[in-house]
Amino acid sequence: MIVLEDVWKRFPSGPLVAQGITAVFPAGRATALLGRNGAGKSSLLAMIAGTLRPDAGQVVRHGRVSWPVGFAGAFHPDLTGAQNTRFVARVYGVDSRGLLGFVRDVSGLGDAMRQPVRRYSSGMRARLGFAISMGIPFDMYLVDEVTAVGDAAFRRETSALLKARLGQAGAIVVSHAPAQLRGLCTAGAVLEAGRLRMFDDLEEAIAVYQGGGVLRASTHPTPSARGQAGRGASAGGR
Ligand SMILES: Nc1ncnc2c1ncn2[C@@H]1O[C@H](COP(=O)(O)OP(=O)(O)OP(=O)(O)O)[C@@H](O)[C@H]1O
Repeated sequence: MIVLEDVWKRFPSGPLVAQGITAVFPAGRATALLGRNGAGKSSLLAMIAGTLRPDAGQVVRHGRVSWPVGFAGAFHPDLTGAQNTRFVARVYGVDSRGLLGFVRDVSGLGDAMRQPVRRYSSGMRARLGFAISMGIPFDMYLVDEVTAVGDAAFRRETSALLKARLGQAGAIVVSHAPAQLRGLCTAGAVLEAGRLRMFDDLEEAIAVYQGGGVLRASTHPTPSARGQAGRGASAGGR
């Protein structure tokens, strides 16, 4: 379970991405996190993961929470894919040989596992990050547009694996693709103008997200979206 308590965040000379967000993401439930480009979804995931500090308020994590899956910035560039995998295994206290075998199978990186990560393309790094995160039993997976990575075959495999994992754990999944969210999540949350509205029913969240005009490419909230954001109180756990 993840509890957000009056979380505030504004980037210097940037937008207000969290305006006193109070919410509960329950254990064992997969919640879709929806919002227009630049609403602050990735920033919220980073605060939940603990890699970005809120300006005020706090994030309480119960159980083991993943890093944002698909984010592979934390690997040591001079270590190989295999060495990075063993390192993560030690940090999380899982069997390194078992994790390495899993990552070899799932990542499709082959011989590149023996190359330093600095030589990887961003797609290869994301494959490594995805495979490692799926190989560690987290209680809550944070997923950020993971299927934007790799070719069609890899996307199919990652979707299947993710679905299997989410059957046993909770998750917060960021995606702009309602079809993908319907396949993975049951609940939803809509982030708009720094406020988060929680919905037990994913379809309700998708309807609000689409109805608020937030699917548009514009980075400015429409008057109707602004009105909704103003009315929508940041929700507590329901
Ligand atoms: N480190 C940073 N410093 C300054 N501004 C930042 C930083 N990180 C993000 N931002 C800004 O904060 C806003 C929210 O960014 P974020 O990536 O969290 O949005 P998002 O909802 O995930 O967007 P998208 O759907 O496009 O991925 C954007 O305007 C972005 O430019």
